[in-house]
Amino acid sequence: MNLIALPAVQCSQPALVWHGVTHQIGRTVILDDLTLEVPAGGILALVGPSGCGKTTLLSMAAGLLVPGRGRVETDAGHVASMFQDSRLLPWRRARDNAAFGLRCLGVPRRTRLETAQRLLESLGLAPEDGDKFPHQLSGGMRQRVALARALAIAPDLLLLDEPFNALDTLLRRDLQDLVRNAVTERGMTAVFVTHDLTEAIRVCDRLAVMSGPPGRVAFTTAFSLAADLRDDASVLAGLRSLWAEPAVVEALGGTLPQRRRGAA
Ligand SMILES: Nc1ncnc2c1ncn2[C@@H]1O[C@H](COP(=O)(O)OP(=O)(O)OP(=O)(O)O)[C@@H](O)[C@H]1O
Repeated sequence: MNLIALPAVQCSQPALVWHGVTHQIGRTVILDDLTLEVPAGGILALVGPSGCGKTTLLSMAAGLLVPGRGRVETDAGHVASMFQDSRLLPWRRARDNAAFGLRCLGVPRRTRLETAQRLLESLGLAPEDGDKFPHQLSGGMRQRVALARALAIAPDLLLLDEPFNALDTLLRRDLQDLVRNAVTERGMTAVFVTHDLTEAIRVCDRLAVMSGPPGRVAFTTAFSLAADLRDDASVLAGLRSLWAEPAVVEALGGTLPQRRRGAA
């Protein structure tokens, strides 16, 4: 089965662009003249070796960091982020944590708590979980609260930095589905940083593989399968297609036979 369509990512109206971004910390070049467009709607996976600058790119997209050279453009109004650790406020109940962004936006207390509770339940928490403090929740439950907090502000752009790394496989798949459904139903744009190509294929519509450090875009592609067809066999076929790409092997340090590498 041909899971992967191979032309480079091109989009007429990108929701987010890193344009010619070069960034240096001290004397170390982190990103090197990197240009990448994220199309409006859907999820772009950002995969690359440790230290190639994925989190740095997300920080720039969130407006927390200005590139040394180049520019970051986005038409997103609300931007929300989710990280590997839930970053919940330990002294606030799950419902209050999920409502935190709405509070910052000045939404009245009753409305924001009702919205937060609804979201928590839609993400698989029981009604009474809203009353619990973070230390009373499992890792997976805390990530559901973090996802609810991100979704509550109805973001145009959702930035996810390895959000499910600490979870076991089954829980991870459940949360992957929740993210995918939320992005699709709400018509938002998301960038999903992961080390896991399987996760990228399962969750995302497009993929950018980075090389480095210093970070550059080595390969981009779009996935052609509808989400509900991403069964294990299709994902495996997608993985095979990706590992047949010399640029992917080069960037991610794959284990393909030498002759295939030499064929690049
Ligand atoms: N505040 C900082 N001070 C010094 N160096 C930094 C700082 N932030 C990031 N770096 C360096 O910038 C480089 C890119 O970091 P970044 O976290 O963006 O990479 P990454 O691709 O997200 O890595 P990982 O996959 O391991 O999370 C790394 O070499 C890191 O050590």
